[in-house]
Amino acid sequence: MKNNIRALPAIQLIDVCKSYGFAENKVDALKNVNLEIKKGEFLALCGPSGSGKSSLLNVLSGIDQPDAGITLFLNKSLNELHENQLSAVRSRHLGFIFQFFNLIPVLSAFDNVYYPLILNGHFPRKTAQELAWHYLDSVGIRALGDRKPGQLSGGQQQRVAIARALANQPDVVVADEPTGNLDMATGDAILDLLLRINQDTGTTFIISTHSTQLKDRARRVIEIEDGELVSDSIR
Ligand SMILES: Nc1ncnc2c1ncn2[C@@H]1O[C@H](COP(=O)(O)OP(=O)(O)OP(=O)(O)O)[C@@H](O)[C@H]1O
Repeated sequence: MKNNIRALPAIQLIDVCKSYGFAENKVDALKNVNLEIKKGEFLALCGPSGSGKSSLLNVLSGIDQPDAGITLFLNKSLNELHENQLSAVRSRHLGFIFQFFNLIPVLSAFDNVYYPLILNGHFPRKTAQELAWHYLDSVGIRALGDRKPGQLSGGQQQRVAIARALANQPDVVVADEPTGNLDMATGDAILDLLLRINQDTGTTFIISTHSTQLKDRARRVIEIEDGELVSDSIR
């Protein structure tokens, strides 16, 4: 990875606030959050349950709009965009990995990676096929490409989900508790894989987690408590 690429901001949040509910039911999930994430970073977002991790991931990836403040993604403001424009930004630039994998059960592992590429419309069929096999290969699961998710272990399903997130060649991968549903050894193997991909490709990773392994190995760790960023350490 080129060092000068790392210096460029992938995402900037300026005084971002996000609340849910009204009056006595109002919850301030993000309180004046300021954050800059550079290209190529591998960032763990940690904090207790209900501290605002998912709210932060949703805002920085354009799934949700903040109530106040500015969200810049690759130096462009997301604030003024309509849902279809946000959706276009997400499908072109972002990959998502979830705790419960979110694979389509009736499709094979290969089709779970291949069909989103076709639906996004960014690649012709032949290229999409090649990309799907390439990324299944790179996560070590090419030989299981014909199996449906129900015929795969949790770790294997997460590898398919990682291949799906990467196949679109996103600038940023956002992962919400990617090892949260895996045993420790499998979680470690998935973490090895994410770190290797980050190292090899320079893809930016932003990962919310309760996992101490992930926290120990991420190069940047941000702690959030009660909607506020309370620490930010880079090794
Ligand atoms: N759609 C919603 N409606 C109302 N309140 C919400 C909504 N989403 C989140 N909240 C509240 O906002 C606060 C932050 O929630 P968030 O899901 O961002 O936390 P989290 O750190 O991701 O939690 P967890 O680790 O349990 O997933 C919590 O008090 C939560 O109850």
